[in-house]
Amino acid sequence: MSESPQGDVSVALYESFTQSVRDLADTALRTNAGADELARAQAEIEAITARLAADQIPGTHGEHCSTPTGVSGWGNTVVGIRNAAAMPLRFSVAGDGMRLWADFTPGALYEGPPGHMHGGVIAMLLDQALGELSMRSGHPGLTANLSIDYKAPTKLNTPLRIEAWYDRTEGVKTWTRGHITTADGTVCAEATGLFILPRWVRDLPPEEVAKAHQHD
Ligand SMILES: CCCCC/C=C\C/C=C\C/C=C\C/C=C\CCCC(=O)SCCNC(=O)CCNC(=O)[C@H](O)C(C)(C)COP(=O)(O)OP(=O)(O)OC[C@H]1O[C@@H](n2cnc3c(N)ncnc32)[C@H](O)[C@@H]1OP(=O)(O)O
Repeated sequence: MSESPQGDVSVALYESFTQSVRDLADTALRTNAGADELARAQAEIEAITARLAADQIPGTHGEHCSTPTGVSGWGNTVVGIRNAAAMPLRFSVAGDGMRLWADFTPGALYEGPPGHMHGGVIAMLLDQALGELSMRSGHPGLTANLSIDYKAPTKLNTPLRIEAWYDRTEGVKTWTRGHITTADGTVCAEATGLFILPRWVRDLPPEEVAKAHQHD
C-alpha cells in the first residue's frame, strides 16, 4: 500500500473514494427520486459530511501540500484525484515532454448548451493541458494569456481527446498550443497559451527553479 502525504491511505483508495463522490454528484443531477427519498438521502449525505469533516486539513489541498516549486496536483480542479469536481483528466506525456494528451468522455455535470460542454469548462481543460505541457517541457509558468477558438459544438457523452504541444520559449515566456477533438478527428476547440515564469519564482535560487515540478 503506497502512502499518501496525509497518512496511510493508498492512492487507489483516494481515487476510488473520490470517484464515488463524483458519481453521487452526477446521480444527484439526474435522479427522478421523489421528495421523501431526496430528504432521506440528504440527511444521510449530511451525516457522512459531518463525520469526514471531523478531521480535515485547513484551506486547500494545494496550499497544504505544495512547496514553492513543487506543486501538489491532488486538489487540482482538472486533474486532482482527490477533487470530486475534477473530471479528472489523466494525461499521457511524450518522452521528451513536448506533447501530452488525454482521452475523456464528459457527462452531464459539464453542460452548457443542452447536450454540449460548457465553453468555460472547455477553456479550463485547455488551460490545464497547455499549462501542464509548459511545465513538462521544462518551462513552467502561470497562464498570462489563453486564446480559444470554438470551432464546433462539443457533445457530452462522446469520447474526446485533448492534446497540447510545445511551441516556443522567449526568456521567461513560453507559448504552447492545443485542441480538443472528437473520435473522427473533428476539432471542437483550439487554443494558444502564454505561460510566464512569475517574478517570485525567478527570484528563487536557480537550483530551486530547476526543481519546479508537479507532485502528488
Ligand atoms: C504556482 C506555480 C508557479 C509556477 C512556476 C513554478 C512551478 C510550476 C510547477 C508546476 C505548475 C503546475 C501545474 C500547472 C498546470 C496548470 C495550471 C493551469 C494554469 C493556471 O491556471 S495559472 C492561474 C491563472 N494565471 C494567473 O493567475 C496569472 C496571474 N498573473 C500573474 O501572476 C502575472 O501577471 C504573471 C506571472 C503572468 C507575469 O507577472 P511577472 O511580474 O512575473 O512578470 P513581468 O511583469 O516581469 O513580465 C515578464 C514578461 O512577461 C510579459 N508579460 C507579462 N504579462 C503578460 C501578458 N498578460 N501578456 C503578454 N506578456 C506579458 C512582460 O511584458 C515581460 O516581457 P518582457 O520581458 O519581454 O518585457
